[in-house]
Amino acid sequence: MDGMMDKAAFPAGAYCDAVARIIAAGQRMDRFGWVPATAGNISIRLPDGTLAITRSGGHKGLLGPQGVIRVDAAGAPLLPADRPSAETLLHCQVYAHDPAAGAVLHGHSVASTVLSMAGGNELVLEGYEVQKVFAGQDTHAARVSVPIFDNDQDIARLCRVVAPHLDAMRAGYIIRGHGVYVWGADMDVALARLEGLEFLLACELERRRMR
Ligand SMILES: CSCCC(=O)C(=O)COP(=O)(O)O
Ligand SMILES: [Zn+2]
Repeated sequence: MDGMMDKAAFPAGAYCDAVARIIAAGQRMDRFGWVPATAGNISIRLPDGTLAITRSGGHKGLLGPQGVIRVDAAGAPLLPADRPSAETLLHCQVYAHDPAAGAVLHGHSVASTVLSMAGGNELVLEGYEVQKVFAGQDTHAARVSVPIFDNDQDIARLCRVVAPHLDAMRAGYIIRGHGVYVWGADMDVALARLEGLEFLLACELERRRMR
């Protein structure tokens, strides 16, 4: 890690702390089965505005320090030979849109994959106590809409589709047949939101099975 840290740019230990948090987040997501095979990606915004983000193609539950690299705010790797997540631009988009965002998580759960393939352009969550984990939700009676966007291998194009909806999002979004994007002020908040959203998606899936 030493060679990757620009010690002049931020407080001592900030990069190492971000790497440790990303590794721990990957392990936690893996325990829930949300990052099968090489799925998912994880990032943290560093004090100088660059990002620590997972390298493309690794198992996110088995990350070591070398599995995390730095990119600039536009997604370009600081070390040109590094290959960041194929979905880096979606992370950059969240940070550019929300100055308060400090961590972004992307996972491929069964529930998000299956529910988003059932049709429709949103999932509406209503009546669940756990929805209070999302910003601005004070009651289970509120209605939380989670937008669903069609999957696209052209991530820049996908960013343009997502962009107009970011302001209204309370709980992140789902890419159809693919997975969820969630963020928060720091990794703990982002993980709590991801866990809350995945719990609610699992409930929705279970309710549809019961019908
Ligand atoms: C086998 S998962 C396909 C790629 C993907 O959707 C993903 O989340 C992981 O891509 P990355 O480049 O971040 O490893
Ligand atoms: Zn993905």
